[in-house]
Amino acid sequence: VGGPAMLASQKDFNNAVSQVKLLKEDPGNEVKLKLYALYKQATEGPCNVPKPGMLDFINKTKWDAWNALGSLSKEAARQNYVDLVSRLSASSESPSPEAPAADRKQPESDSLVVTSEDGITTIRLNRPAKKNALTTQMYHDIIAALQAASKDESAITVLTGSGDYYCSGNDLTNFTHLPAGGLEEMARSAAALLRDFVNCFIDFPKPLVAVVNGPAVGISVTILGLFDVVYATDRASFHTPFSHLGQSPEGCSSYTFPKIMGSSKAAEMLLFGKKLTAQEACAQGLVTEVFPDGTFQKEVWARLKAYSKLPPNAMRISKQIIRNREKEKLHAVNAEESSVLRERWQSDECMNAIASFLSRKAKL
Ligand SMILES: CCCCCC/C=C/C(=O)SCCNC(=O)CCNC(=O)[C@H](O)C(C)(C)COP(=O)(O)OP(=O)(O)OC[C@H]1O[C@@H](n2cnc3c(N)ncnc32)[C@H](O)[C@@H]1OP(=O)(O)O
Repeated sequence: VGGPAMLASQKDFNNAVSQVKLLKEDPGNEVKLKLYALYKQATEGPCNVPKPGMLDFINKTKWDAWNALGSLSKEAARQNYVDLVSRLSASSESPSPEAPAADRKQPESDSLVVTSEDGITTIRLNRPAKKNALTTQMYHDIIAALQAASKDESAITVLTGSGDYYCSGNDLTNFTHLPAGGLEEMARSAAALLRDFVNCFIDFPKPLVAVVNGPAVGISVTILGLFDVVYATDRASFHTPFSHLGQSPEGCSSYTFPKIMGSSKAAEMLLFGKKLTAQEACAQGLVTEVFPDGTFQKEVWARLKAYSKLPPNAMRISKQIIRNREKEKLHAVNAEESSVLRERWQSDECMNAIASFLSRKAKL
């Protein structure tokens, strides 16, 4: 429908170049590399310089990124650059419909940003350089944020991420800080924290919405079964690589996933670590709706703003009716999953997988 799409003008491009310098959050090396490559392609066209030597790591990485754009036209590169900068600005700016202004006490660490505006409390994972991996402090801060949100004035609560990832799951370095009691004590306290964390999602009384702004891994995927609505960009993917990590499912996914998508689809994800695209996750019922990445933030926040004007008590009561009869079961599942993981974390399979990631041999 309609004529050819309008590509970004030179002026839009120049504005985007200036805007990059004003970003409040470091978008991380991967995104910076992408910006570099698109900039070169937009200004000089396809890569036309000799490949740097093997030992010139930085220039070789930059060259590879530029060269990977192949014969992409200057105009298309300019458009992609403008789109990328606009996404980065949308997730780092405030106030805007995408990022409600802060008017409440912030958590201890700036890895989590909690804001409340227009009837929506937004809990934003904010470690883009580490793909929003969850540190122990962040689990505590999310618990506190959910407890506060359950009592605040807002009608809806949202969990989302900063930068190009939604969340890369548990920060694997959490397992390297061994307490005085050693591995056993570490596993005991991690299992207790996991249980408290997941309980907060099971008990959360208001509509809880995940705005999945990019790929999601591990526990950030499993707890989606405890959300009321999940909106995802078409750039998102959903990955639960527990067997690869010598671990087992959490977030009540051993119960919610088979219920949502059927036992064999759930097994493919939870046993074999099959990664789903956003469209596949939507077809399986894990995701409510998928949006094109270019309009994701605008569309989703406009919709949530409209929903937040609905009578809050009616929404709470409807959620209670939908969820209450499941709560006891979910608490039991959470307790069992946490206790199984306590053992798993002390296994050689798990230790070896984490050591491999930390020594850079393994990536998902
Ligand atoms: C209280 C405890 C409760 C525990 C509950 C149980 C939870 C289980 C899970 O969540 S299991 C899932 C764990 N997550 C992972 O295994 C993901 C590991 N990460 C990766 O495989 C990759 O980083 C990636 C695929 C997510 C992204 O790859 P890529 O795009 O190539 O980026 P980088 O790898 O360069 O990542 C950038 C930067 O971030 C660091 N990082 C990413 N994810 C994690 C992570 N989960 N833990 C720790 N660090 C992570 C990565 O090391 C890079 O850091 P650097 O720039 O090198 O310092």
